Amino acid sequence: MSLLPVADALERVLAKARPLPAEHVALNEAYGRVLAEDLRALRTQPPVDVSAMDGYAVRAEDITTVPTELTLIGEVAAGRPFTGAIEAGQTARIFTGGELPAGADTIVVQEHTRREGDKIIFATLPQAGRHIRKAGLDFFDNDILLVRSRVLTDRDLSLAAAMNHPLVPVHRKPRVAMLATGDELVLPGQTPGPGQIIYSNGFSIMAFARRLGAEVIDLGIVADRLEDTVSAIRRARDANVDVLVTMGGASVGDYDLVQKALSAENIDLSFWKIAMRPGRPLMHGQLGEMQVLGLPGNPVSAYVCAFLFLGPLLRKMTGRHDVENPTEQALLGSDLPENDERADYLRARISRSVRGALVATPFPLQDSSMGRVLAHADCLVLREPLAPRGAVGSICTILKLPL
Ligand SMILES: Nc1nc2c(c(=O)[nH]1)N[C@H]1C(S)=C(S)[C@@H](COP(=O)(O)OP(=O)(O)OC[C@H]3O[C@@H](n4cnc5c(N)ncnc54)[C@H](O)[C@@H]3O)O[C@H]1N2
Ligand code: MOO
Repeated sequence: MSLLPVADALERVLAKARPLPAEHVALNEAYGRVLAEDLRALRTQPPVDVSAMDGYAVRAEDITTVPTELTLIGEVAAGRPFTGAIEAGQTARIFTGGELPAGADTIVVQEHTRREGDKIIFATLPQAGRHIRKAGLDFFDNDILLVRSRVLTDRDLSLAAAMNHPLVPVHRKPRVAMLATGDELVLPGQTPGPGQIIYSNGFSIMAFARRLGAEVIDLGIVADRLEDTVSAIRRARDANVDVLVTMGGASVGDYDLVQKALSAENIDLSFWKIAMRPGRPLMHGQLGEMQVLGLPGNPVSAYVCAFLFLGPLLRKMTGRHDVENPTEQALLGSDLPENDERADYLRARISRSVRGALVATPFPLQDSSMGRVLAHADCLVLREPLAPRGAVGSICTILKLPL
């Protein structure tokens, strides 16, 4: 039986996923969240014409020869507007951000002036309109400045604040439960007994999910017992998570119980086993409202599957447009043999050729247990099913791994 192609599997994973509803969060909580609505300015910025320099507000027509002397009639500072108007022969002291007084049309920087009592002497001819920030220079009331689906950057938060939004509408965070299975697993820092190894998978995948905006619930490690696996799945459902990610127990061994446990809970399985390496035993299904992604236990397989399937799923749920992983082209840094019927995602290092081109060099060992190779890789080289032999210097497709 031919295995499900990666693209079809991804389509099934994304089929029922929808952007989660909006919630309003304070600006200090909004970094990295995804805007759920277009954001309009609630005011004009600057709201009035203001000075861009410390100096004097003048009528340009009053200074046509130098030196010219004008009478100082007041002072304007940011937050302290001047109530009067500048008449012929008059000037007002003004500071950066101060509101341009009525009658004035130009700012002269203080370095070009001298003060004698209430007289200001202007030593250079001003350029009419100089050093004034016009009302609305940055934006006008009702302008849409941040659009729906945008991942809010640090700069966006200041812009939203300037637009006078204390709160912004963002998609709710997906709630993701992580469950590891395996009698052999003990936490880092413990001393493994005979046959035991250190649990590692969850750390990368939980960080990956959080980085994509998920709220993660760590269900820990369950032993390879059907009842324990079933009760952990129930805990995920009781916690109303949007996605349950399991790790391990996905294959066909006697202790691979995840699918049995999910079936006992009546999962609507959309697939199990796909045409990729690493990650063939990946499974996906729907359990009530909860999506379930069953990752294989091998550390590299688990991460590569999370990168290729959980990543797009979370991006879709958080309302982003850039759901699928972007691919790029690079030059192959080593020869590759022809590929079999499974898409291959080779762990590789990126470098630059002398001409500046991107070069991706796959690691010579690609075993799906090798966490070191995965951590030292910065991209995956995609080998399509049945790809012919690839020679050094030929073009290949890469997917960059998150930093
Ligand atoms: N007869 C077959 N055997 C296997 C097949 C197959 O098609 N037929 N597929 C192989 C492939 S491909 C993979 S991938 C693995 C996946 O197996 P499981 O998902 O059942 O994973 P486990 O057996 O539970 O574990 C595999 C391996 O990874 C270690 N592991 C598991 N969880 C963790 C964790 N959280 N942290 C660190 N390491 C973990 C575990 O100790 C095993 O060494 O199946 C192949 N077999
Ligand atoms: O597909 Mo498994 O993930 O090759 O080791």
